[in-house]
Amino acid sequence: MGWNQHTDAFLELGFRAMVARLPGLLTASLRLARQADRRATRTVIAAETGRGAAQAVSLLAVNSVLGGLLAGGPIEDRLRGAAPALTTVAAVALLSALLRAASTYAAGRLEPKVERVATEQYLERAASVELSAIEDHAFHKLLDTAQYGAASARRMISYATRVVNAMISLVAAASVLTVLHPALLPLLVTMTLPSAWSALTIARRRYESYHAWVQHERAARLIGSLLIEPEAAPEIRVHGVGPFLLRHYRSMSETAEAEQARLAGLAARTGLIAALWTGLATVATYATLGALLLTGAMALAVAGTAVIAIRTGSANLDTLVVEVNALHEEALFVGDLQRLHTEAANRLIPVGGTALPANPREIRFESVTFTYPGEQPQDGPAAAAGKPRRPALDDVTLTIPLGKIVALVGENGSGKTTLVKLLAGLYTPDRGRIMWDGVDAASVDRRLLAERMAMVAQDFKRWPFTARVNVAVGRSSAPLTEDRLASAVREAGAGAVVADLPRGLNTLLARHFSGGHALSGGQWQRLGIARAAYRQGSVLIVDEPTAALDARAELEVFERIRSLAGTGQTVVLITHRLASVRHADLVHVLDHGRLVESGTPDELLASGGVYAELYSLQARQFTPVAPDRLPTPEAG
Ligand SMILES: Nc1ncnc2c1ncn2[C@@H]1O[C@H](COP(=O)(O)OP(=O)(O)OP(=O)(O)O)[C@@H](O)[C@H]1O
Repeated sequence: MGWNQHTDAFLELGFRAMVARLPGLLTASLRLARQADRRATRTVIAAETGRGAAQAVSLLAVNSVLGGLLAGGPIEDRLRGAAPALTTVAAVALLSALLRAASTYAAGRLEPKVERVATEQYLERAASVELSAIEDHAFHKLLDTAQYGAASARRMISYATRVVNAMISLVAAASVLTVLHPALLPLLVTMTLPSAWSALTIARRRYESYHAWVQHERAARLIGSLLIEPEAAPEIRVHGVGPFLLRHYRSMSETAEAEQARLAGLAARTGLIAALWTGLATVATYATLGALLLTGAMALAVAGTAVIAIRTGSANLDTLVVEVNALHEEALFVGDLQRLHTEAANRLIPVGGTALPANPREIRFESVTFTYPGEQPQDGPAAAAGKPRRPALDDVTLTIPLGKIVALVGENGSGKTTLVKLLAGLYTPDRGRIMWDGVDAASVDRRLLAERMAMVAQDFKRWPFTARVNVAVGRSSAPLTEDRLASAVREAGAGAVVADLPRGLNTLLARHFSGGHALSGGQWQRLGIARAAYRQGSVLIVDEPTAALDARAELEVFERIRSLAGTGQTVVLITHRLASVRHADLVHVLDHGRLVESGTPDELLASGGVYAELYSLQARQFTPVAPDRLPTPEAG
């Protein structure tokens, strides 16, 4: 379908690199935890450290119990001698249980907060980058992968606590073993290394595969959602698109299943090799212990403690490996979140800048050129000819006098929408300047620029909220006032639309929710215009405001737009309905990204250029005479 390719190069993630990254990622999750809840973080760390230390004390006490029991003398004396150590074991077990309860409680409080903080950071970054970043597929892929980072950050907390606990317990067991006999420690490590290697290798493969296949997954999810979304439902039924989409869904799922099977096969092989290695190391460990006993190099009581320490130590090591592995897997996704933060920081909408003139006379585009970012064409004649991407606006110089109605006219794809997006500061020119009198818009504080704008875009957002919110969201930073709301609805001619709603302005405009109501395209358009009117920006951009309106409503909307200009508001109007343009003060005609004509509607009609040609083409549709008998525009 065009986007089901997954040709990303596999990430370079060596075993050593993974281990080297771990401390940094651990620190990052600790930082996040502290941001979320400092006190709970401290409790978890203290409790887990305490539990590890308790285990060391417990092992030493067990050693002392065994020593007492296996010493010479009557059994009552030996039992009496071991009693204090036994009491210590019991006390430490109780303390350990209390610490575990404290840690569980604090971690339970901490985890949802960590997820919330990470999610907020993610969403905040997504909302504060330039539009071009959101439209960039590479950045979008990062947004896609990083969305799992917040849940991973939450899970990292419990893995990290278990890692800390296992590490401290392991150090305790290893120290006891080293004291008992220096040869026992390396054997313990050899026993556990294979499972560490296997777990980390499997995790690395899963992560690499995830990254290589994320685009594929996105596409499969998109197909799934298309099949259930109400907007696509009529076409799916009338054009019979369902089986076509299902076929693609199945083929994409089957390709993904093959990848899962490949991973499972590799995991089974790696696990088998690791098990073999562990078995050999275990035999070697117990054989060494036996040899030490036989040669008399180790007493029986010490050997008993050694067996307990080896079992505890290897259990700790196994836990450590499993938890480090899980932590590492989650950390990789948290790493994506961090990469998003770094990348987003480079693409943030700049903050600060100069102010705009208070009452400028005109906005002037000076030799503005803009090309949409993106890949060069990869196939087709354009690529064969080595053609670079065509600018959407090419060396455009024009003036928008403020307080007037300025219309932008031109065929599809001629650059009209792009021009108004540059005007609104959504993109910045690659070359040239946009001057507000003597001030270059590129140096202006972007928030101040946005303050002056009100926009009804071609595909303006139909928010799934109430009608009231749909209008007032035009200026959500200001407190909502009924007066302002009522006058915006009136100005946009949306009064009848609101009056027809079952609960007036409080009607929920989300059909898929209970109590939700559906509006027609034209009714939505009036609400969109009401939103822009509510904003009260000094420059009103309207992109195809009447596309979904009937003839009467169209006339009415243009009347209202004209009256807005009468109040001093500048109107920049994009429309294909040239009859509606005749009231504009100035018309700019674009063609393939270039400005080809400018003037008043009458001047342009008289000049017989592109505007006049488009105008007569439209006029002919309403003339009852045969097209070949129609007068040319030059002839009047
Ligand atoms: N977000 C985008 N990313 C890449 N290219 C784009 C994007 N938006 C528009 N273009 C390209 O820029 C060119 C100009 O598009 P623009 O939307 O400005 O034209 P328009 O005159 O408003 O067209 P229409 O009358 O159909 O609305 C087109 O070739 C289009 O394919």
